[in-house]
Amino acid sequence: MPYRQEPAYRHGQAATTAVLVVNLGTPDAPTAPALRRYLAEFLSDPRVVEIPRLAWWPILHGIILNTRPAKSAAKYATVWTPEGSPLAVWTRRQADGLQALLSERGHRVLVRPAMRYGQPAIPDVLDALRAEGATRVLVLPMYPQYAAATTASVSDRVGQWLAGARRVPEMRFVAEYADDPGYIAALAARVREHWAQHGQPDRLVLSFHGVPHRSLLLGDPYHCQCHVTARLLGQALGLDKDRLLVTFQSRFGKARWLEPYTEPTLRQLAADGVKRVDVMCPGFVADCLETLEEIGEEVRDAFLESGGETFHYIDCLNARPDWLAALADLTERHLQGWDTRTAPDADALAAQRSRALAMGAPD
Ligand SMILES: C=CC1=C(C)c2cc3[nH]c(cc4nc(cc5[nH]c(cc1n2)c(C)c5CCC(=O)O)C(CCC(=O)O)=C4C)c(C)c3C=C
Ligand SMILES: [Fe+2]
Ligand SMILES: [Fe+2]
Repeated sequence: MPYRQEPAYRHGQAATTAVLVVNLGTPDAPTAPALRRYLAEFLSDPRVVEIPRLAWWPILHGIILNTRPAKSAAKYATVWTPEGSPLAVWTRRQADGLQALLSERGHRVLVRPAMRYGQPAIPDVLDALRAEGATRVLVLPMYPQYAAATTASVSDRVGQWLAGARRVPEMRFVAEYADDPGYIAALAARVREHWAQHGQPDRLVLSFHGVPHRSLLLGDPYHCQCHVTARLLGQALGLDKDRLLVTFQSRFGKARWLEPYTEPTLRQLAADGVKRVDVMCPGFVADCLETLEEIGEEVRDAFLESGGETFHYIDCLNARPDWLAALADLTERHLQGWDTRTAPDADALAAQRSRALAMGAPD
């Protein structure tokens, strides 16, 4: 098997550290062909749909990829911005913001956004980082709660790239940060700001993306980590347990997913006479189709249709300064032991190089 060409090796080259900020990915355009390409890549990932390929292939290629792209494209069209898909826009801003903060704090690191599906693809970004001299990579998935469908899938893609590398960088991977104090504090500040402006609701609903229920039985910590985040956020807000609900959204297919499901829960709350709900999605750190359209439009309509009076969607953390600071703190903790502060000293490098040459090392 051919391994990739590496940049020319230079003696005395200082280690260069990169941080890869990875999110799920999103289509290139809100059109059926773009959705078809995106969904084909996404839903072919065995981490996302864990059923035997022989059974899944006819369903995916015979049904889903013929029906879903047009419907999903119409939904994406309702949230698309002049700069592109919200998920892509926020992920770029988060990476740029993290780069700026780490530089301010004196770190020489290259921070780059990447997507698990679509563009900028993980292998392309890693290739570009190698070309810029990166020899150490910290992978930072934008998923505070670990799920095999998301976090492990990022690890798989990075692993495939590593398997083709001639010079493998030193690697670190952030697997989870559901209870990170900075993350919880930023979520709590987000809610408090909303309440300072709009008053408090009867219920605060924390809606997380669902996964098949089976994954909980198979030892995936996702369900528990969503509840950890919710409990810590509830404590930070000083909220009574009966005013805080955890639900799971975006069910895909007919199998049982994590419960309670968001939309039926909101319909039930309205039927029970709850007048105002605020919904927040702490598992998504960037607004995207699933928050803006599914919660902000579909679930809102369901609550109001069922007799609810007031529905507020509370935005994701996106590029809030306190969230970027929390990300910078988290990154700094994971970079410990990698010297990112010392600028490579040109004289020291030259001296090291001539010593190596004098000892007979090849140039
Ligand atoms: C936050 C974590 C996420 C988990 C866990 C997750 C699991 C998961 N998702 C699907 C199927 C779809 N998800 C879709 C969109 C989507 N999912 C996440 C995040 C998680 N998914 C995000 C951030 C987004 C939005 C992307 C965007 O472009 O804005 C979609 C595509 C949209 C659509 O056609 O409805 C699908 C499909 C499965 C099957 C799954 C777990 C097994
Ligand atoms: Fe999803
Ligand atoms: Fe959805």
